[in-house]
Amino acid sequence: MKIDVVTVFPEYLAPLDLSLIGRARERGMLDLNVHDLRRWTHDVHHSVDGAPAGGGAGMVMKPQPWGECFDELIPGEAKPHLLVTSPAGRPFTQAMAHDLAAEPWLMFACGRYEGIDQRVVDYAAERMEVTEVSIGDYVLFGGEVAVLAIIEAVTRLVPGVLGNAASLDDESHNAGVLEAPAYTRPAEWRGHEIPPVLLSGDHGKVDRWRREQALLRTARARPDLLARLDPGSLDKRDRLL
Ligand SMILES: N#Cc1c(-c2ccc3cc[nH]c3c2)n[nH]c1N
Repeated sequence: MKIDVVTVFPEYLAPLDLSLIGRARERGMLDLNVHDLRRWTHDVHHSVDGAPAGGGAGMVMKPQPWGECFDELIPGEAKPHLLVTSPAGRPFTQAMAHDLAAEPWLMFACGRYEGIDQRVVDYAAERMEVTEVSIGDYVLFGGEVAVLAIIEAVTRLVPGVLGNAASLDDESHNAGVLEAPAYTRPAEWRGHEIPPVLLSGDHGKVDRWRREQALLRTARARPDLLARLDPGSLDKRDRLL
């Protein structure tokens, strides 16, 4: 998978050099590059913003650097799926992460200030798939933190990036429910014990207990997810919970 990130704060993306994503880059599983948008400015101040048309507070990222950036990074027929992070974007979900993990080339545009001139999005949409995406209903200073979250959620689904693929099996939001609580030794810690069933060695009981706990946890924390569950995915015992 090829990923390009365009930002005025490349140092914000330094965590992409670390841990499993860093290892996947070193092993050639991810062709991930971070680009400083100021590379495509030509004034002495390397300015990337301008006053909002129509007035108002703050500044808007001007279109020229983005256009020249696209010209250089997308020179040929092959086009990336451009993801523009924005509070006004489509909610990012695990399902979207799976879809994006199957794509050959993603490009992320990190906005700052009051956002990117809308004509950048409209111009890009004439040439490639563009999705405006949000990681939640709150407002950040810019798009970089959202891009880090999305890249982590997507790349961990790319075959080979997450060492033990089994870790993907029962995680939250995969089967529409949250994952069961996790424990490790010691068996007792500060008066709190590991639930005995987890030490029973009875894998059938452990699986049933984890399923029950996942449903109870989902009912408590995310009843909206339960409402969306396909009734066919619930067995008789589940319905009794
Ligand atoms: N994604 C996302 C975002 C943002 C965001 C994204 C880009 C910019 C550019 C200026 N301010 C921004 C906030 N805030 N909250 C989210 N869920």
